[in-house]
Amino acid sequence: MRVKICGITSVEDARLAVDAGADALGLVFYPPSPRHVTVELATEIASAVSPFAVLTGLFVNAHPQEVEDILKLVPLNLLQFHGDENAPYCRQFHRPYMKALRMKPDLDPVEAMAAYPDARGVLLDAYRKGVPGGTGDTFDWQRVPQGGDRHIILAGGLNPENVAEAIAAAHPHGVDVSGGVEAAPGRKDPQKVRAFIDAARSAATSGARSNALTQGV
Ligand SMILES: O=C(O)c1ccccc1NCC(=O)[C@H](O)[C@H](O)COP(=O)(O)O
Repeated sequence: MRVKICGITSVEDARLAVDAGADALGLVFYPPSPRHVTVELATEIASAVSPFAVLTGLFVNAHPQEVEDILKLVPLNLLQFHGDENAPYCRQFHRPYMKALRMKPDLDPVEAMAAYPDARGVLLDAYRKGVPGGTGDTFDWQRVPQGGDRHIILAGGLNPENVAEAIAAAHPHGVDVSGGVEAAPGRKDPQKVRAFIDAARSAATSGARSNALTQGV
């Protein structure tokens, strides 16, 4: 089970998340967010963390030049587009990308994911009108498509208490969390970060074990 801790705003929180076992960190380049980071801070965070941590830059309907400018200065491994960006927009940067899809009640996730065939992953997040992300809301995990070959990352209102249930219901490739591991907006709580990662990994291991028992392995 892969874990991404999103909304990192300090070197301290970045190190905490990686030391606790996070695979990826999210840096929010969206000024209205309380978790927004400047290029200077993002560069500092990038220099401080393990080269094996996937540094993800998150954008919401940004002007392409803004993304290009940030890419020149911050060594991002992955781009995450969290607005209404279409596939030609997402691929123009020639970098691996994830597309966030907000699970509006009438959205067909299979159809929506098909519009981004070259996305490395698709992040399914809760929908709240007018708020592009970091809502702290959950959605119905039964809506997560099963059995396909896409890397689905589950997000939206996850926390140390509900992540095991979410994984058991949705069987995602990975989970993403922001508000559920914070002490205050933009500041991570060390205990919650560790508890979240431990709970996600245990849930995945016990899910795999019970599958093996069911199949008589
Ligand atoms: O975190 C933000 O402030 C944010 C603002 C605008 C767009 C996206 C944002 N976060 C994106 C994430 O990847 C979050 O982890 C995801 O939306 C889940 O957030 P939460 O429900 O708080 O765990």
